[in-house]
Amino acid sequence: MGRLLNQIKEPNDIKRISPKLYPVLAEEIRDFLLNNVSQTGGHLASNLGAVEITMALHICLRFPEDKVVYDVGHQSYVHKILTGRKDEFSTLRQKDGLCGFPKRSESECDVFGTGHSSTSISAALGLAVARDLEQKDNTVVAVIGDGALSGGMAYEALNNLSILRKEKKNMIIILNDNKMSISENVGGMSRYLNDLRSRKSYSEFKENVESALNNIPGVGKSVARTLKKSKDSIKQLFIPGMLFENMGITYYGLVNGHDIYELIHAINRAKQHEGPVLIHAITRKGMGYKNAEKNPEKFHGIGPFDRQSGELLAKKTKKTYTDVFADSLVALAKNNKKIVAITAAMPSGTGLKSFKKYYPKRFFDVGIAEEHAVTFAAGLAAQGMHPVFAVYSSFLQRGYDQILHDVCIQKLPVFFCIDRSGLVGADGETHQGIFDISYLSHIPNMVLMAPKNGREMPGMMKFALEYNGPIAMKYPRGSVYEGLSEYNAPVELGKSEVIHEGQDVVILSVGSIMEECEKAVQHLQEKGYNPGLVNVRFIRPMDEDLLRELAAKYPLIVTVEENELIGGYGQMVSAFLHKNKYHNDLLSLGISDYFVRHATVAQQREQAGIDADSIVKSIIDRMN
Ligand SMILES: Cc1ncc(C[n+]2csc(CCOP(=O)(O)OP(=O)(O)O)c2C)c(N)n1
Ligand SMILES: CC(=O)[C@@H](O)[C@H](O)COP(=O)(O)O
Ligand SMILES: [Mg+2]
Repeated sequence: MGRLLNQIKEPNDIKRISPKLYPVLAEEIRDFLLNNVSQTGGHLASNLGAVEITMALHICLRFPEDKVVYDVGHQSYVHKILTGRKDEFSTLRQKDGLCGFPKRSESECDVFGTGHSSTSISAALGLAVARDLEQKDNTVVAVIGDGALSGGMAYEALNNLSILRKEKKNMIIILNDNKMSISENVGGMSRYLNDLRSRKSYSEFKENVESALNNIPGVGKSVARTLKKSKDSIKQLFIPGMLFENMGITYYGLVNGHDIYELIHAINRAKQHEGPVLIHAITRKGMGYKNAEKNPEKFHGIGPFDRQSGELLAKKTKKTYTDVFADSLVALAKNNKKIVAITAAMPSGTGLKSFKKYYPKRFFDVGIAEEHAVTFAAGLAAQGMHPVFAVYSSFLQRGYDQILHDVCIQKLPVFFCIDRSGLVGADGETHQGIFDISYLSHIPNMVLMAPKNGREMPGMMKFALEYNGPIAMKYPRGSVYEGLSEYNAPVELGKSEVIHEGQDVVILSVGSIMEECEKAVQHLQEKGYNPGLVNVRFIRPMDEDLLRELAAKYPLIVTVEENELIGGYGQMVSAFLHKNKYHNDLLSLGISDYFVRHATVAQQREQAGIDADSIVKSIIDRMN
């Protein structure tokens, strides 16, 4: 570890470093990040790009008294390093280790937990208003990226910031603009920022205009005076847009986001301002590590890699569920021109990059805007298109009302392809896809499917794209389960698939947790039991005919799902049995009313009791 970084053991220790050594410290921090993240994996490129911004905040502010909210929070590693957590970095994103996102329970310097995008300005405004109501005088800052600024909540918060302007109360937004979301940033705001970036800083520009006018003999001085006095001021005439200023937010730009001294100057100036200020800092994603600078998308979130070459240590050998989805969609779209694909800023993660390559006119990246994406899809569907919205399960939580109000009430044929459904591992609590059954299965008109393996997906997708109404397919992060590929009955609305007949107990397996259920069946057979196994396939509508048969045959029914038990499939089966006056014993396995912390998926399954061994144990306990 670097000599200077070694001196930073507690919050505010950075203030003891001599200013002339700040660039050296920045270098040491980058080296530390690279050493650690190359071993643990994590969100590297965004953190490398935010080193100077975070250092400047820690130099200008006091922690924990002052408050910084990091948007998404994937770029908060340097904040963690500077607030006494650097010695825990080898545990980053691992079970019981340091979280990859800010966390109130981890440090009093993490004032607000994040993970999902575009929340920082709202949260910071709340912190600022609370400060003012209590007549405190701490500084409040939101650090938001250009990608996160494409999300709807950010605009709602910018709109609401006018309350601070009225009261002449301070709040600072640092816009960390690197022209990148995970992929290249898109949309009108991104274009606006590009436009600002291509101009000189406002103050420099204003001074130039004023002095140029003053130098025009005769009329120049009076024009300059008139312009200065005019209500809308000189900037209205000469600076296009002025979006932030017109909303009552003072704009400080452009600031070189890798010049620590320039940043310190801007933050100290912003602290004195009466009202909200936005500092527009220009940064480079992956700064200081050539591999990441060249390919920021690859190094946005990366597994362990070789620092020298930038190559991943674990080579991908199997197809992922995402790959199968992407290939199938490309194939299905060839003969169906109505298919259009939508992503909310996740073209790589959802696999839609390949769709974009083949059908660029039918591909839409709407930015980090899940709510909009759903209603945009509804509009397309209302005009006869067949939109496919590929989205991570936890991010689709944002679009709940739009699914209900805009899609399902009107029974519009939107196909939701819900990736990262179930346990996701190292991203932890904010990113688990364990609520989708609960938030979709009670909405009238919604159809919800889950494939047991990769082989089943293309048939399900074909079915979905021929279905005339809202329909969703959920599938997990990671490699496909290749087992049971000989079972591939045609997909029929509301029909489950019986894998094995049995006698003592039947396991109803929802989606890819089949991998564990199939193993559990084998273990139970080895122990002399005779379990049945069913691939649920359709969570909604349920296969009620089959449920009646099962209830008549098996004394014990077991449901297994990678979903919160409350509102999950098990509860749906329970309600069915109760309503129809069946008295079978029912054992429902899933996540039991807690937020799942970062760990490996295998560890998370074990904790939830839905790995093969735990399933076997629970069943035997129950039968005894
Ligand atoms: C609601 C939501 N949708 C999508 C994401 C996935 N996501 C995480 S970071 C990111 C890009 C953020 O870009 P930016 O704010 O510019 O930060 P940078 O990584 O460039 O520093 C996206 C799309 C998310 N975290 N939350
Ligand atoms: C910070 C964030 O929200 C994303 O970067 C997310 O971590 C990506 O997850 P995957 O690695 O599953 O694509
Ligand atoms: Mg960015």
